[in-house]
Amino acid sequence: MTMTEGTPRAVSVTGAVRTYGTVRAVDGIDMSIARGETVALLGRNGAGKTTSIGLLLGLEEPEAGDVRLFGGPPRRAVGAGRVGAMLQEGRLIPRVTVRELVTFVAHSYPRPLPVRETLELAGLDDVADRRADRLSGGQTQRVRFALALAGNPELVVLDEPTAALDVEARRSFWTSMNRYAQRGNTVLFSTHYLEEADGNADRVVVIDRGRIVADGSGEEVKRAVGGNLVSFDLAGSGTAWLRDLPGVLSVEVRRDRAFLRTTDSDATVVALARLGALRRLEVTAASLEDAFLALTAAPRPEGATR
Ligand SMILES: Nc1ncnc2c1ncn2[C@@H]1O[C@H](COP(=O)(O)OP(=O)(O)OP(=O)(O)O)[C@@H](O)[C@H]1O
Repeated sequence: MTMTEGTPRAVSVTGAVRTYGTVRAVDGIDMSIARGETVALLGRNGAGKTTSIGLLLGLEEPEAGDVRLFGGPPRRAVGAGRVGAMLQEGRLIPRVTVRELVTFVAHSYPRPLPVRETLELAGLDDVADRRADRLSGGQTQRVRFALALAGNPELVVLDEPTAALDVEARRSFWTSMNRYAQRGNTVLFSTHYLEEADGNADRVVVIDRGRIVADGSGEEVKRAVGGNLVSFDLAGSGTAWLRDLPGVLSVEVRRDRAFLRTTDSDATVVALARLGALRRLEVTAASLEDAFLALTAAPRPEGATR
């Protein structure tokens, strides 16, 4: 038996489908996450992130396809305390302290983390004896994160953990998350913040309309849609010819300036030089934001239902 056969992946999803009426919320996704990996599931509102997470945790059954956590059905892994989740819904129990709440949840698991360690990991030492229902938004999210960690899971799944947090609260949340990941654990988090995906994950999976449209490192995702952006002033010349330049994937014109996304900026620039189109010419790396927009704004292929 090889090493890979002996240690199943933390997450393995193949061809998963979930529809709601006519909406194909998850439309045949494949996703594989190795142990110890931190993966961002990046998509706009309604892209299918929450539905994917529901399938992954066994909260919903896929209509087609297969979902495995550590080589078995999700419910088995969840029941064994190997998976912690932080979902979007769910209020904290009122009138108990943070420490009491974490202790209570920890006791429901077979092999919990020591409460002290959970509080420290989640950055809650300062507020451990405060009432859990009287905390700031950022502190509340950290409590919810602590509850996800309480059972000492190998995998945590976080559905938009930083939605509605300010910059400072987000930063401190990611510090806690990274601390947990660095212990060799596996993390899947969803977000629609590109910087968060790029800055906190080993791999970025971009989902759009229930399908995975890109999967790789931040760098790879950028490259997949054209690594560079070449821009220059049109100075009144038309724009029809721009699409035919070598390497060019897309053209955008703002005021009198052309922005060309290109897979080969050298070839694009040489061609522009030949045509004398060099006014205020600039070559910049496409941002992940550019890549994301290009990926999720692409028209559906012929015959697609949505
Ligand atoms: N229970 C449901 N009943 C009907 N439609 C649903 C249900 N849950 C999700 N949908 C639809 O499925 C699609 C995917 O929704 P989902 O919540 O998975 O997206 P999301 O990427 O998590 O979005 P958000 O960032 O807003 O949470 C959307 O069109 C949504 O309206």
